[in-house]
Formats: sequence, C-alpha cells, structure tokens
Amino acid sequence: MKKTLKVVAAIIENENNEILCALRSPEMSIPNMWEFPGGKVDQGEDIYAALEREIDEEMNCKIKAEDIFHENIHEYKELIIQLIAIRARIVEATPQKSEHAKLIWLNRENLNSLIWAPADIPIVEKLIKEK
Ligand SMILES: Nc1nc2c([nH]c(=O)n2[C@H]2C[C@H](O)[C@@H](COP(=O)(O)OP(=O)(O)OP(=O)(O)O)O2)c(=O)[nH]1
Repeated sequence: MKKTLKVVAAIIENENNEILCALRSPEMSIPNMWEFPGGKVDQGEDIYAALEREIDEEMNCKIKAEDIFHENIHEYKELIIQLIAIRARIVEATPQKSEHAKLIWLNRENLNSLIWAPADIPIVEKLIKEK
C-alpha cells in the first residue's frame, strides 16, 4: 500500500501582492518542480507549528502560520500527499534559499508560467481565481 504523507505548504504574500514560490532542486524528490515551501508534519505535530518549523529550518526565517487556504489529496506514483496550504506572514528575516534551487516572488497572474508539482495545481488555480 502507498504511504500517505501529511505536508504543509506556506502561502506567503509580500507587500507587492507577490507570492513566494520555491523550485525543488534536482536532488530532492519531485525534482525541478515549483512548490510552496514547507514540508512534512511530524507525528502528533500541530500543522501550524510544523509549517513555522519547516520555514525556519529551510529558509532561516520566522513566520506566523495563520489559516488554512486549501487542502487536497494527491496521489503520486509512489506515494500519496495530503497537502495543506496555509497562509502565513513573515515576522522576522527574509526567506533565504538553502535546499531549494531558486526562490522567487511572483504575481498571481504569473503563477501559471511555472511548472508546479502536480499536488500544487489546485492551490495555484485557487490563488489565480482569488483576485
Ligand atoms: N514542501 C512542499 N512539498 C510538496 C509540495 N507539493 C508536493 O507535492 N510536495 C511533496 C514533495 C515531497 O514529497 C513532500 C514534502 O516533503 P519535504 O519537502 O519535507 O521533503 P523532504 O526534503 O523532507 O523529503 P525528500 O525530498 O527528501 O523526500 O511533499 C509543496 O507545495 N510543498
């Protein structure tokens, strides 16, 4: 049976209404695809705490996870992802790239120009429709 992973992803918007997008590196699983930064929720961990921890670990930046934007389940060939996108705001420092290949800020209308991890497509569509 396929493993199901609970994953949280941050929707972070800046003062220019741009959204933070991260490119998975060639070394990561689901390589060379764009995602919203975040990661796996540990066993028993609160989803908001998990997102704040992941962004701190991954981008050396403190955020406040605010509310759930979208939740969906996506079945990949090898595993199933329960992806929870959570709106968040930066409270300290600027996101720094470490394991990702690139970090960019993009307007909603340009989000479709990237090649997204398949599980993220419903989130991208909802963001584009939102405004
Ligand atoms: N963080 C994040 N992961 C996503 C998104 N969409 C999506 O399919 N994923 C997948 C990629 C990974 O298989 C999993 C998240 O794991 P992770 O980001 O903690 O990855 P990791 O480096 O710990 O794991 P791995 O690449 O070593 O397998 O969810 C997304 O928008 N954000």
